[in-house]
Amino acid sequence: MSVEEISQARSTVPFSRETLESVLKRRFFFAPSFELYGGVSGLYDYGPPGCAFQANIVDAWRKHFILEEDMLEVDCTMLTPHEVLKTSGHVDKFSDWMCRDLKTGEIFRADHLVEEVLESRLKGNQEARGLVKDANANAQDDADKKKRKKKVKEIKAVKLDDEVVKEFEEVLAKIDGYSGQELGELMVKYSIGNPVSGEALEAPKAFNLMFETAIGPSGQIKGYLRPETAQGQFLNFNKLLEFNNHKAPFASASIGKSFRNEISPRSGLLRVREFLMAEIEHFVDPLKKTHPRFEEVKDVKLKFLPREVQQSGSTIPVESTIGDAVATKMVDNETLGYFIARIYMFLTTIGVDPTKLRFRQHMANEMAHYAADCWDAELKTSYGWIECVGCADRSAYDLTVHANRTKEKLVVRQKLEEPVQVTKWEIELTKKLFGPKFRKDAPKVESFLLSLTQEELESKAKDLKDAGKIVFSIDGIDGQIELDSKFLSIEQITRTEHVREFVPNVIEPSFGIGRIIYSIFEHSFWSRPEDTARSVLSFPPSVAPTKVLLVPLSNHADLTATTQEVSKVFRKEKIPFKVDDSGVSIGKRYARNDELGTPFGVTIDFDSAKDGTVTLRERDSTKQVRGSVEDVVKAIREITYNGVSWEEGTKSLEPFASQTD
Ligand SMILES: Nc1ncnc2c1ncn2[C@@H]1O[C@H](COP(=O)(O)OP(=O)(O)OP(=O)(O)O)[C@@H](O)[C@H]1O
Repeated sequence: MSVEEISQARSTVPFSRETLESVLKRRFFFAPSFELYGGVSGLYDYGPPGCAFQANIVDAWRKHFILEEDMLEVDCTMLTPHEVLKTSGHVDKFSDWMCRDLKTGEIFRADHLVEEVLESRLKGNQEARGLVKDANANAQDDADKKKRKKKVKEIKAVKLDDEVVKEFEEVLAKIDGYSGQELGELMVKYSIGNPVSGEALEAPKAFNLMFETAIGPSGQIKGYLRPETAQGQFLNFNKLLEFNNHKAPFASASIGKSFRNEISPRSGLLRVREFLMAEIEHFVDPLKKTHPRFEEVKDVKLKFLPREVQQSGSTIPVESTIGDAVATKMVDNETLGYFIARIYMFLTTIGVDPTKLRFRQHMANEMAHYAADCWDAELKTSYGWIECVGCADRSAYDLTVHANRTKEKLVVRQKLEEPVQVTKWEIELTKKLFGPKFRKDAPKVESFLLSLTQEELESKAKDLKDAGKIVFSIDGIDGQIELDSKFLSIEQITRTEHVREFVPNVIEPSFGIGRIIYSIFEHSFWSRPEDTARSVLSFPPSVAPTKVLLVPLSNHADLTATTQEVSKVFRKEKIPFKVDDSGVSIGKRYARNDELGTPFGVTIDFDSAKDGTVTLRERDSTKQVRGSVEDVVKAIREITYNGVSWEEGTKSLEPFASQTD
């Protein structure tokens, strides 16, 4: 079913999150983990259709990115030692701002609280001005309202000055970029406290989102559950480069679980504490961020929310082709633009509604200091616009910090066509003096000095000149080390080089699979206008959990035998199918499977037993056609795996009028 058709059906039967949630729960797409014990927020288990759907999305991701771009996949451990995440900056900076109600002990995530309260005041203002009828009714469906009553005050219809409205809109547009102190100031300025009691809250404090653990029985190795898959890819850079015959650019990719101890997760699958991520690290020459396949995507039209638009408080996107967006420098470079377009193509083929997809640029203060540019693919859901994929140009930050920490070079070497003159700081050691002075530590000291960066060498050369010595310390060697010019010299030397050495920049598309899955649930869910109790999940056949429902008309022995034969064909063809031989009416059986998003129904009746023909039903239109089992299987295969339309795929089959729907 097309996006237009779903939205037309929704104009008769409006989308209800409560109905969707009840279908997802009843059909066991997913459920809270440890429910028998009362559950733990932010943890969910996937049931059979959820697992199959997730596996199909991951498979589509692998084909669309890893296979298509010849990426190098790695599967790294989730347990990560402290030192790695200290170096990457996660130990010091991977935190959100939380504030506590000292009376009740309740904890809120500061930016989300400010956002929720200001949004609800803006809705109240709209109601007071008669722009909406009942902001509470309009904003949320029943389930949400019930939850909201417990968590947040009802929206009050209060008029706001135009100036205040403008201010609120500007704050909301920049909400992801405020520091803890700024959030605290906003809470004071706008009297934002506990949304239910109105009590003032403690000032926002940084809360690190990583789950800490100890590795090994002695507990000596401090570690964390990884908050992203990226670090494993950076740490394997040299091995991957070698695997790629030392050629760059190249990309690595990884699919696996990540963990974040979210402060207050309460948006279902959208904010969880353990989630599946699929990440790409594309290593590119910092001086040449063009992409050889950019031409193929340059005409893809997208909706952008660039920094300047957000700065003005507006949320109206700019429509542009990715080609123009890169040409005008709205998007920093071709490689970043290439991935933005490929992300769009991926999301829309797996069931995301393109009208509910936009790319939002990070504000300067929201972006890490080292990042050159960053865009989030945001999907519109009943929870608002949600970041589902981040796409950042992380410059050379990650490889540089790990190289500096480990003193291991993480660089690409390229033979130059023309030799060049390069002036560099070089260090020379009088090695015969190192053994007697440092004994067993001599190799350690030597390798430390030989791996100093250009900046470090420059500064040490200055120390040697000004103070006559250099002073430093090395992990694992007690005390400070002092060396004078008897031990070493540091000088600037000009040489002719035939090889260029550079730290590649990293373009990182980072996908949260759970957020994408939930958004597709919302985008593909609708109820039949002729019978609103019948809901459908219109997943594209390629990712639908099960492709076919086999339905014998009755439990008569003749039909059972035919059903088994037809099952054998589907099994042989490796098309995922289920048999429903329960006694309920065919219409009911189809309705149950529409809720599971099964795109095709195959009915086996008494004629099937005689002449080997079956009926094929399409989930969204409920259209039916009839033909031999072989022809029906062929049509299913073409539509599901080769992207052929229903009309095209079934044109050799006979139309079939039926009473079943
Ligand atoms: N708690 C979470 N639950 C589910 N998915 C998540 C969660 N945190 C991040 N993700 C997913 O991982 C992707 C990359 O993570 P990233 O670090 O960019 O997210 P983030 O900016 O921290 O997200 P947010 O600001 O929403 O917390 C996100 O685009 C999202 O799809």
